[in-house]
Formats: sequence, C-alpha cells, structure tokens
Amino acid sequence: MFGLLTRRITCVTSSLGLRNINYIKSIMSDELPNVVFVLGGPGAGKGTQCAKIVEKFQYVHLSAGDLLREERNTEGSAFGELIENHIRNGTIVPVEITCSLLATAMKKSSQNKFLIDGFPRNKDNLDGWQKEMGSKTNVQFVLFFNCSQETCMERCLQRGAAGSGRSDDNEESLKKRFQTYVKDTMAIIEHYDALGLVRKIDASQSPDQVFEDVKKAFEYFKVRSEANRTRRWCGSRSLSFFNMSYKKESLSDVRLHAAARQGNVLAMRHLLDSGKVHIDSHDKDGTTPLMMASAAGHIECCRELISQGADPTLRRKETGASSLFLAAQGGFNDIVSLLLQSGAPVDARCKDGGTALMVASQQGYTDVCLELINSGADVHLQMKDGATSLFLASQNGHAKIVSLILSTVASANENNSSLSVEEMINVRRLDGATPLWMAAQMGFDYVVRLLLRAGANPNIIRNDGVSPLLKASQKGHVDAVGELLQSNPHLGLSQNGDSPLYAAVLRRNVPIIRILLRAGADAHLTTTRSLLSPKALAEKLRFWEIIQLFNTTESYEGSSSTSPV
Ligand SMILES: Nc1ncnc2c1ncn2[C@@H]1O[C@H](COP(=O)(O)OP(=O)(O)OP(=O)(O)O)[C@@H](O)[C@H]1O
Ligand SMILES: O=c1ccn([C@@H]2O[C@H](COP(=O)(O)O)[C@@H](O)[C@H]2O)c(=O)[nH]1
Repeated sequence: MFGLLTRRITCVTSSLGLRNINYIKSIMSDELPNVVFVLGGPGAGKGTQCAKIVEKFQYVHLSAGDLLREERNTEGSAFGELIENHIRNGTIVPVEITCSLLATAMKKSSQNKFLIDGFPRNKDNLDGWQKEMGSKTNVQFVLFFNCSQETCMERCLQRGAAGSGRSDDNEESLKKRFQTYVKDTMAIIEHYDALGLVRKIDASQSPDQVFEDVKKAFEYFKVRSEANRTRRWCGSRSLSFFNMSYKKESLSDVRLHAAARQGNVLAMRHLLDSGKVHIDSHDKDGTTPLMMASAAGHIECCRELISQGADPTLRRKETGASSLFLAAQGGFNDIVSLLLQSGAPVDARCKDGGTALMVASQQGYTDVCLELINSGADVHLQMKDGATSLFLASQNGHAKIVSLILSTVASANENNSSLSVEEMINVRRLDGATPLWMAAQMGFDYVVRLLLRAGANPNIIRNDGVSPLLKASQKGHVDAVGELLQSNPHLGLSQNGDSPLYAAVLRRNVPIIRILLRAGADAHLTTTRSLLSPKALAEKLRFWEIIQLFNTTESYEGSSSTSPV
C-alpha cells in the first residue's frame, strides 16, 4: 500500500494502451476481491444507484468523493486543505491520497465485492490504481451512467438547494467539474470500453428505470463469471477426465494411474520409488499419469512426475491431446507453467489442429492464455476447420481474451510480417463464419463491438449467404444489432434472399425493427426468399403495432440498396 501519502506517484507506463499485458493479467483472477467501478458525470446518479445495488447485490459501496470529504473533515489531517481546494475547483486529488483511502476502506471490510464510485477519474488515478491495486483486485466491469450536462447540473443544483452541504454543488464548481469530467474521465471510460468492460446506462431516466438497466448489467456479468467457474470445474472432470480409460499392463500401473487421478502424491511417490512401474506407462488410448494429473488439476502429482522424469511431450493416441492441452482445458495455470518450464511444446497440435491456446480461449481462461502467449504460443494457428483462437474466444463471449489476442496480433505484426489485425480478424472458418459472425449469432454485443472497432468487416457472410446483421436479427439480439449498425453494414438483402428487417418482422421484434428503420432499412424491399416485403409481411400477419411503426417512420421510405451483400 502507499506508505507515504505525500509521495507523488510518477507512473510512466502507458496503461491506456491495449497492450499492457500485465494489466490485463491483473484483472482476470476469480479469487481476488471484485471491484465494479462506477463512473459518470457529476450528479448522474452514481450514489443513488449504488445504494440500490448494495441492497440488491450486497456490494460494499465506497465513494471516493465521500472518503475524501471524510478525510478533509478529519481533525489534524495533513491533506484537509489540499482536498478542499481540489473539490472546490473540480480538479482531481493526487492518486496516492485517494487510492490509500480506498485501500484502507477495502481492508477494513470483511467483504470481497466493492462498488468504487467516482474513481478512477483520470490517467493519474488509473496508473496509481494499476500500480498499487491492479494485481490485488479483479475489476469485474465499469458501470457508466450517461446523462446530459444540463440534467446533471440541474440535479446537483437541486441537491445543493435541498441542503447537501457540499461546497461544490454550485454553478461555478460544477462547470469546472464538468470540464474535468469531459477532459479526463471520459478517456478512462474509453480505456475500459476498449477492453469490453463498460456497461453504458441511460441515466436520464427515472431512478427505478435506471436501476432496471443496472440489474441487467449485473446479471450479465454474473452469468458470465459463473459460467466461467462452472466450466473450470467441468473442464477437468467431464471433458477429458472421465473419458480416459484406465486399462494398464500391471496392477502397479493401475495404481499409479489411480494415484494420478486422485491426486494422491504419497501413493504415487511410493509406487515410483518401488521401481515396479514405468513413469509414462499408458493405457490403450496413450494416456499417461502426467496427462491424468494435468487434466485433474493435481499440481503436486505433476511436480512429482516431472521431477522423476515424466515426458511432457507425449500425446494421447486418438485425439493427440498433450498434458499441456489437458491442463489448459481445465484452466490449471500453475500446471500449464510447470509443463512449459519442463519442455512441453507450447503449440503442440491435437489431431483436429487444436492447441492449448485454442482450448483456453474457448473455455475463457484468460490467465492461461496469457501464460501461453508469454511463452510464445502462436495466435495465428488454425484448427482443421479453420477456427482460430480469436474465433473460439469470440464464439464463447470471452471479451478479455479477444482483446488480448488482438493486441498480441498487433504486436506480432509490428515485429515481423505476420498477418495484420485486419487480416487476422476476418479469417473465416470452413463454413465461412468469421469471429464477428459468430459473436453476432451468439448475441455477445461486447465482443461484436470490440471486433468492429478493431476492423472486422460486418459484411462478410457465411457460406449459406447469411450476414452477421441478418443472423443477429433472426436471433433477436437487439444489442448486437445495435453494435453492428454502428459500422454501417449492408441493410438490404443478404445473399440468401432474406433481409434483417424482414427477419425482425417475422419474429415480431419491435426494438430491432425500430433501430433498423432508424438506420435506414427499407420496409418495402421485397425479399427473394418469400417474395414479400417487411411491410407486406406485417400486414399479412396483422402485426398492427409494426404497421403503425412503418407508417409513422419516415425513414422506411428506404435508402438501402437492393443488391445482395
Ligand atoms: N434518475 C434520477 N432522476 C432524477 N434525479 C435523480 C436521479 N438519480 C439521482 N437523482 C438526484 O440527483 C442528485 C444527484 O444524485 P447522486 O448524488 O446520486 O449523483 P452522483 O452521480 O453520485 O453525484 P456526484 O458525482 O456529484 O457525487 C440527487 O439529489 C439525487 O436524488
Ligand atoms: O477519485 C476522486 C473522487 C473525487 N475527487 C474529488 O472530489 C470531488 C467530488 O467527487 P464526487 O464523486 O462528486 O463526490 C471531485 O470533483 C474531485 O474534486 C477526486 O479528486 N478524486
């Protein structure tokens, strides 16, 4: 922690860059205290919503502003005057003071879920947090309350008039606070956005409406992290572990395999010392004790086996899976490191072309991906069906891994002539699907956004003639459709003769119809599949609310081209 509060942190690392791999590593661990940063303009309603979140999701609310005000009011504080000056002027207190207050408050609490409200507000804050707390906490996501300056100003002035007692709830301070927000804090929100971690909430609605959106954000991230935890457990037990056969040559071999499977290091050592077993004795599928222990996550057994000479380069006969692949599949990073240090080839291929990096990307084990990439894993490799690690991460909604791979591709491209991000991002599987196409089908809007921003082409269709926009419309993924529309995709007929607007009408999906119309989709465009236009379809099905929407939306007159993508 910060020893001397008066020491100014001069952090020179560019933590606003995507390529800060240590930083990304620091936000991955499941075991560390979880943090949700809450950002937005002054008066956007951060404190109001935090109170509701505490009640519903049992987080501990730490407002950086409140902690600073408390410190300012503490008798004898060396920082009282400095803090008050910053508050009045709407400028940002040096990070060592704020971060130290936050860390102390976190330490005091016995909880491990924190809402950090109003921090980090500038690059100094972010760098300071990274340096001191980055490796000790897990940033789950950032809640961003978006609200116009006018509304925020009005709310703060009313709060002041109602007796908040805050020295900065006045017009003069508020103007300065907004300048700081626009100039400094927006860059922090953009930084986290680039990592796929920002959930933007429309804070101009009523407090209850805002909270409805807040709940969705928490549920979204909760579902994702729980899914990851479940997979970590299943990865070791069901996918590979139970599929292994255990038929060995001798009773001692059977016992060795059983010890590896159960993690019984003492029994294993005893058997190995006896000289009666071969350390790499394998069953009919070529499964060795080291593979067994790696798949089951027994690090002590793996250490014992390696130290007694087990071969980390062996593969299973049928699938070609190595110990490294099995450890990566289970998310056992300590075993992955051990195997790599012991000479396991980082890019060993399974029979289907899969590698340890691919399986870790698929399962969402960011820490494992980092370890493998830092050990030289090739991010450009493809499975026999054409899938890349990027594809697998996108298909499964692992935004952090998508960011990590994209930044690794960019660095590799700078250093040699390997594919550029733009080329790599649009690599297609044999069925023609790109990472973007898959993420759109699955409704992973964060991943869709990350990929589009990195240069993914929204108009690459799958071999069946379906575009990402059409697929997202068919599946009813309104947020993914919204993200795709940001990149001006083709709105007309896809090559299979269907259109996104037609698909949305067929499924009576009004939110998607609305945003497609707003983007210029044509309600009169006849699809070649059904020979009906979206409007004719709505009339046929008597979807009155949609007919009304078409009638009242001027843009349905249409500007989209009728030629297929
Ligand atoms: N959705 C809302 N609609 C209308 N008023 C709101 C809404 N949310 C909060 N308020 C009111 O606006 C004022 C500011 O809200 P709040 O203190 O939660 O904002 P904040 O973002 O934490 O502000 P600050 O950054 O200045 O600490 C309060 O008086 C609050 O009651
Ligand atoms: O991390 C922080 C948080 C706050 N400040 C200063 O406090 C005021 C008020 O903050 P609120 O979040 O609106 O309560 C803010 O304008 C800053 O001057 C800070 O320096 N660092």
